[in-house]
Amino acid sequence: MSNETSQSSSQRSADIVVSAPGKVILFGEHSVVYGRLALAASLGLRTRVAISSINHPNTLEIECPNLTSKLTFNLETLNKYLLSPTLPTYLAPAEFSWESPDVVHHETLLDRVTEFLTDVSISNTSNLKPSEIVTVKSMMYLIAGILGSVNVELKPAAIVVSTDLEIGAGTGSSASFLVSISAALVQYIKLNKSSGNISKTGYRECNWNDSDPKRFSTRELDIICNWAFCAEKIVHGTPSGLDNSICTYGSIVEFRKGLQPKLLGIECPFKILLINTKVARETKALVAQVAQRLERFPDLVKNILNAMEDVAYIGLQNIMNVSRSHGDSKATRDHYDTLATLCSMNHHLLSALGVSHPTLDDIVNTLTRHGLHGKLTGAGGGGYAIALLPPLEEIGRGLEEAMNELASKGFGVQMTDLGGEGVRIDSDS
Ligand SMILES: Nc1ncnc2c1ncn2[C@@H]1O[C@H](COP(=O)(O)OP(=O)(O)OP(=O)(O)O)[C@@H](O)[C@H]1O
Ligand SMILES: C[C@@](O)(CCO)CC(=O)[O-]
Repeated sequence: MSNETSQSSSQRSADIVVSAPGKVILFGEHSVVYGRLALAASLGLRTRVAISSINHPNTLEIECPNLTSKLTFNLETLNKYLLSPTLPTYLAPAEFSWESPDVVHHETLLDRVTEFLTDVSISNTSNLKPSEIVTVKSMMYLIAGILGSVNVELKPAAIVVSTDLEIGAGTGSSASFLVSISAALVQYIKLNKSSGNISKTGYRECNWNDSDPKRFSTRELDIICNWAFCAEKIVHGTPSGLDNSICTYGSIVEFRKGLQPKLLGIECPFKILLINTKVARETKALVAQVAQRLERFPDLVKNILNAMEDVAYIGLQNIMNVSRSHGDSKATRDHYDTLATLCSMNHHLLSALGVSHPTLDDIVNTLTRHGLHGKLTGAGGGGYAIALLPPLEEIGRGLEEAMNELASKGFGVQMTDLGGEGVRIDSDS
């Protein structure tokens, strides 16, 4: 499988390096899946994907932080089973180009990838844990989907993923990973074919004029975001599209399922505490659990979802008002108080949906005892909680005491800023 003569990833200089941020959801996790408003922000913690050409003929190597060992695939076989066959699409291939991933027949492409991994590359993947299989499947899905209809040959390469994020803890590790993989593949196409029609014969013409090798255009960001959304279905089941949007575009985003995400273009004046319960959980299972609760108590759960919409809406107004108050400290403090109260309310509504956890409730109660407010973030069930911190000049002893108490209980505690750059090209080739 892996070869002894090849360089290790740390020795090699990469041809392509891209990175995408993680995210925190301020208001609206779960309710966003049912069309309610959500507000999320990017984090300074990022996932990086490097693609390097390697001397080992006919080989694709994959390294990811959650894979116990490097995986090696035969490129000829990958070409035969995943890249050469016509992509399954709802429209005729002549009407499809890689710019419209929503036209791809998701389940059929996923079946093709699963078959490739289980029947063809069995020696590679037979011992993988379920979460590792999800990683490899979603990555192969993106390779097949993005490279399948374009006239760019995948040459022997190593794809190496690294991340600052805790995987599977509510800070968007999966979206950050999938956005980075999509972006690395888009950059691969750009560097190998910078202008003209990039579609293979038989697909809709797709012209690319003088693409900038140093940055992603809006058109490219949309392609990255849409492909990452398709692959998120493999990880999340029924994603709302919030996570892949925030990890692509960065900043603070107002989001409603089915609509274009709205970048608020403001800086959040408040820092947050990220508090890690260190309890493992899986977004897909938690989303399915909420769906069951909705089915069992439809009217009751709809009322909770509507209350969450109100929380997110008032939260949005207050965040916007802080940025309009131009440093007026009294106004900023008032908006902070409202946002902090909304955080607690959102946590208790999420708890009523059944997605909290004793450790998350313990964190929220500890924060409250020290005059702070917090909530779970992401899918819940463990993972991270956040606390919105008061304006810096008003942070008192309560914060230090809360941080000490949370740390003494074994939770991970970290202060961070919100907002910031979305997916970007980090290499200068
Ligand atoms: N850096 C990474 N490398 C490889 N696979 C990853 C990486 N990050 C996430 N994954 C895949 O995503 C899965 C975790 O997704 P999940 O949605 O449960 O967590 P999350 O994205 O951190 O949480 P949330 O969706 O609540 O923000 C992992 O089990 C793994 O399969
Ligand atoms: C729980 C959820 O709302 C957020 C997960 O980060 C799921 C989603 O929006 O797809």
